[in-house]
Amino acid sequence: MAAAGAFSPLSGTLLRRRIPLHHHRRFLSIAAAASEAPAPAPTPSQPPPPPPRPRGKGYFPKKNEILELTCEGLAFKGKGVCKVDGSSFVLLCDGALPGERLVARVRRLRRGAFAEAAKLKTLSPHHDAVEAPCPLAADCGGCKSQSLAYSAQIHHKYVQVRDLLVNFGKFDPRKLESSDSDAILKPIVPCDEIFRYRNKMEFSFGTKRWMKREWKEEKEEVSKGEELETDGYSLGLHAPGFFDKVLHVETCLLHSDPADKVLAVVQGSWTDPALGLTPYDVYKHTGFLKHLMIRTGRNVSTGAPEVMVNFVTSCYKPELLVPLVDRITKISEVVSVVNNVNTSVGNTSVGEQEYTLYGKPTITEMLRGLTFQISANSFFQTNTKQADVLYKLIEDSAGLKGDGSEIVLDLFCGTGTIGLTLARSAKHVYGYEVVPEAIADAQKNAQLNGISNATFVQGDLNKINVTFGKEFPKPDIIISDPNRPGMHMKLIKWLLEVKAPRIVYVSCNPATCARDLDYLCHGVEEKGLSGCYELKHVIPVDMFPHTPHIECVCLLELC
Ligand SMILES: C[S@@+](CC[C@H](N)C(=O)[O-])C[C@H]1O[C@@H](n2cnc3c(N)ncnc32)[C@H](O)[C@@H]1O
Repeated sequence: MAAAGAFSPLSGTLLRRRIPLHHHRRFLSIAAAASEAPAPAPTPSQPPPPPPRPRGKGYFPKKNEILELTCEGLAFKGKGVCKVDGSSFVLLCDGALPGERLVARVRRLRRGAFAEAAKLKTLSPHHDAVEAPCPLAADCGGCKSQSLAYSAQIHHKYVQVRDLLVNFGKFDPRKLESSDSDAILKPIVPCDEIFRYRNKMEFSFGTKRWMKREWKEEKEEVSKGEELETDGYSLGLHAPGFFDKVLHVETCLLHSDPADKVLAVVQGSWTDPALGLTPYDVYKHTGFLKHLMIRTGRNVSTGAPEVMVNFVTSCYKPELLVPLVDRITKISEVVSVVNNVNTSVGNTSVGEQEYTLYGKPTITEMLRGLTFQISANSFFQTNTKQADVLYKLIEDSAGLKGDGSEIVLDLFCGTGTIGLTLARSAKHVYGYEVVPEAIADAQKNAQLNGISNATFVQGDLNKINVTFGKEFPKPDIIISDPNRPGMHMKLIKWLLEVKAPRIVYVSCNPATCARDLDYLCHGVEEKGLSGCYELKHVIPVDMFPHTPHIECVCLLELC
């Protein structure tokens, strides 16, 4: 049926795989809603538009067709939602920004429901377009919207959340956006620092340098959108969608200044033939250097930045790393150099063995007044400063009485950061998480901060059974912070049965967030489940400027 291939421009393809077929009907309505959005008015500087080719309602593009498009919005993964004049057919285009007129080639047709297109050139930019400070912004995949003014970036993120809550979550738009202070959807919380906000970057070593044909030829004409590899080793970021193509990166505006110094020193040294260092070849499985991970934390006594450098290599030959270690440890902020040895053919940076080559094996960071120890492979929120803002919003939403009488359940607790910040005002916190190493870190973090009223349990929340909930008292407040696929139906069912007075749902995917809020508030007809929560507020938070990611803090109260 057509709905199976229906496209939600706002959610992208992730949900299509994860959501049962009956949900796709709802996506159709989102696509329809997006297609009704008026085309932005042309700016005075735009050239006169070419005469429109007649494209009726039933218009479908052909593969490889070159089209002129207008971008009307952003889909969840930052792809531009584009249309041909006179048609409501959606073409998703990487790198297209709202309001932009562009030329694109149709790359793939998705069951006639939508198409994917490759941007070839801009005809006229959006009036919110700015010059991207990073010359690689359009190509490295990390900062898809760097060339959109920050105010416009957060506006489009807000619009995405609103549209998903209305069209997919079935919430009344008047209640969401009422002018009163009780409007459910609150203004998006922007990031104060839109560059240098990441505390962790992972670069890869490559046997060749990847570049776009258009860079090589330096032609004005429309490029074919093809990529080229040129001779010369590379150290940088993977070209979007490619495990084997590395875009050489000399400097990155997202990580800290000291981290950038480390990158520069490594870039300036590692290809020196005298060092005998080779990048790992992902096809031949030869070579030594796989990844360079740089993490920045803070000395909890002085507040000064401290940097950990992690070399991921295919075997243990520490003598080969000595010259690099000598050079990077001249940077005063570097307090830890470790070596993860990963002998597998896969692309992961987690080693089977980890060795400390210099300084200490962990660095520290502070969040909401607590200290956290971070090792090379432990999870920690990537934007520390904005995580502090996010956690404050979670604490405020949880609204603990502060008299130490309440039970908090922290679902998808990771290394326990949210639960530990709440433990100070709770009777007891119970955290659940699937990754055993994260549970071990959560326990360590509790100890480090002298918190004894927190219990962390390893378990898969997609596989809960009737025994779940028997090992802890009925929670007064549930925090649920799942990763992008959102909550499993088993967990939704359990939440609707246990009926905790308050749920704070923290989401990194507004599409699955809208779906799960709909289930909790309006029920799941197909499963015979009735909703029993009222949505009190949704606060979108921008944690990652220039990227498509959006975080939301949602408060639900039992009806
Ligand atoms: C978005 S992170 C939240 C981490 C933590 N709340 C924090 O703020 O740092 C989601 C967490 O859910 C965990 N997770 C993913 N699937 C899970 C599952 N099926 N059962 C339990 N935990 C899961 C992940 O390992 C990850 O730590």
